[in-house]
Amino acid sequence: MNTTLNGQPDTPQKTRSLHVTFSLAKHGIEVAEVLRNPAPARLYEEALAHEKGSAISSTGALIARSGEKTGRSPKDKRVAHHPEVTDDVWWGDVNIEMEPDSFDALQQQAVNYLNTRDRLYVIDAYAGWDPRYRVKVRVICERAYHALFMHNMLIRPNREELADFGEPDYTIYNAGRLAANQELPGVTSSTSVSLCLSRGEFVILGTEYAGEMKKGVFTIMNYIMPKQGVLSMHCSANEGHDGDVSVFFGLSGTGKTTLSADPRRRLIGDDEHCWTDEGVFNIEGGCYAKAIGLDPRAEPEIYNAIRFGAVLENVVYDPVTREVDYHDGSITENTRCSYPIEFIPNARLPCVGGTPKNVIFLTCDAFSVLPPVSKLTPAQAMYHFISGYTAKVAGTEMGVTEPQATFSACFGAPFLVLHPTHYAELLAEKIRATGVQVWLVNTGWTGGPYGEGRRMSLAHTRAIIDAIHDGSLKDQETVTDPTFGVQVPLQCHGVPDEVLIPAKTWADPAAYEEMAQHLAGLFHKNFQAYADQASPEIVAAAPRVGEMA
Ligand SMILES: Nc1ncnc2c1ncn2[C@@H]1O[C@H](COP(=O)(O)OP(=O)(O)OP(=O)(O)O)[C@@H](O)[C@H]1O
Ligand SMILES: O=C([O-])CC(=O)C(=O)O
Ligand SMILES: [Ca+2]
Ligand SMILES: [Mn+2]
Repeated sequence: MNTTLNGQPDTPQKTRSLHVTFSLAKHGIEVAEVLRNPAPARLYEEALAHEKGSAISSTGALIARSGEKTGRSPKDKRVAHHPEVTDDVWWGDVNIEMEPDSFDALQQQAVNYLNTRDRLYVIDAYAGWDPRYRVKVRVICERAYHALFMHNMLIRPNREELADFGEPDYTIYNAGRLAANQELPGVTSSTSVSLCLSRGEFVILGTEYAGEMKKGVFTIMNYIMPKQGVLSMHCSANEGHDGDVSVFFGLSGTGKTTLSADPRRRLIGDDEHCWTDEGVFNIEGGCYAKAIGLDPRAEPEIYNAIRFGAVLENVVYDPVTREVDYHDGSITENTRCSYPIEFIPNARLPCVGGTPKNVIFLTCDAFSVLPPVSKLTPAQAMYHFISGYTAKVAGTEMGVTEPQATFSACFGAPFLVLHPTHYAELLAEKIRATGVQVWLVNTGWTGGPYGEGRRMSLAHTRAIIDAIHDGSLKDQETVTDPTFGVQVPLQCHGVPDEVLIPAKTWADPAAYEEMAQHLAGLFHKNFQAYADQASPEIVAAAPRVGEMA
């Protein structure tokens, strides 16, 4: 076992001498008890004693409730507009500007509130497995559940690293139980997730959804990595026996976590990575899997990771047996589980890998139009990366209850800080330099749109991924999709031929045609915002509208 992964001292004695007294005076916080990097067992005890709705599941996971907010709140995210960041930030719907005075007031509100608590938790840990790019993150929070979540999601320092930690580069103030002061300019609801890039501070008010914290760290990486020529990516990554790396880009719910947990490959990470001159590294120390409908036969690695130390969020369980009903979405569709990456049996530790051999764009197409797998030219890859098409499925963002078409630049617009073209240019360079093959994989609907067809079988998608990895798909004969222009393999081991061609899965070919044109139109409309910055080759890689073959 890699010692850097095990930040917990071996004996209670050592725990006491290292962790009990810890000063947050530098943050303006003085409370009676500050527990720094407590052991998971201690955090269980704390959660059970102090947090309503906590329980231990039959498999040993800590069950927690996040309260009213059970998904991220992207509309309540703000970025402090300091002059030094003016030219860097992609201002608009994703990075909504906030006056620095408002940010300061929110931070003060959070600090004042944290000061009223009897006891706080601090997690000091790292983001980024490559030592050249590692950043120090401090989480200050009121809830033991949040502390255990970030213990799982960040990279755990060993004892020496913790002793030498010093001052953090970034600090998260989580006062999620307190409503944000809506009187402040720029605060438009009781929820506020705000970021000060210049000072490296992140303030959470009015939401206890834990995912905000991990995506806050990702947002920071999306700011600082491209400035160093490193591409930060909303993707999962894994590695084959001969060291071949695949990255799987995709918006929430498209299959990053599900498909990267693969018994034949070592898991590098499930959600956030960076691509450097040497290869890829995971930003995180853990995974955050969707738990809804989790089936031990279909996803055994994830199912078996739900044990002591894991945090199960917003699941429903039997009050007698403490068995979790993974099919019950009555609290939220976005039930989640976080666990340290080493809970996946074939995790790649440290979580780094070489230069990717395959890049896979995952999309969950609710229109049932995109082929289950296709090959993209470099120009098509750029077009699809900038477009970032998927259907948002219920759950991860508040207010989304049924699939809706969405375009999210770089398959992760909510987390971008710079204009999408910066990330796209970095990816284009990588594709040019490495000749990596880019694939588009539709994990969404087949046989008709949402409501008529059904979700692509996971077994078929896994067979497609296997065929990408064993090299067999690359050499298959292909046909050009008449609308999207992408190369569609005619055969794939483990997938019926007719499933590979979406038009053939529809009862009514004319209805398919119409839907394909509809989606192509949506692509065009969305791309207008980027057309003036894209090369003629990329513009020409757009789907065809009107003049059908
Ligand atoms: N064909 C399929 N391919 C992939 N996932 C599928 C498929 N069919 C159903 N699913 C389900 O879709 C969900 C995919 O979610 P997953 O956790 O992998 O999303 P993600 O891309 O990691 O999103 P996030 O960024 O929110 O973590 C899982 O619940 C999985 O069981
Ligand atoms: O952030 C979350 O809550 C989960 C996630 O990975 C995403 O939405 O991409
Ligand atoms: Ca995931
Ligand atoms: Mn994600």
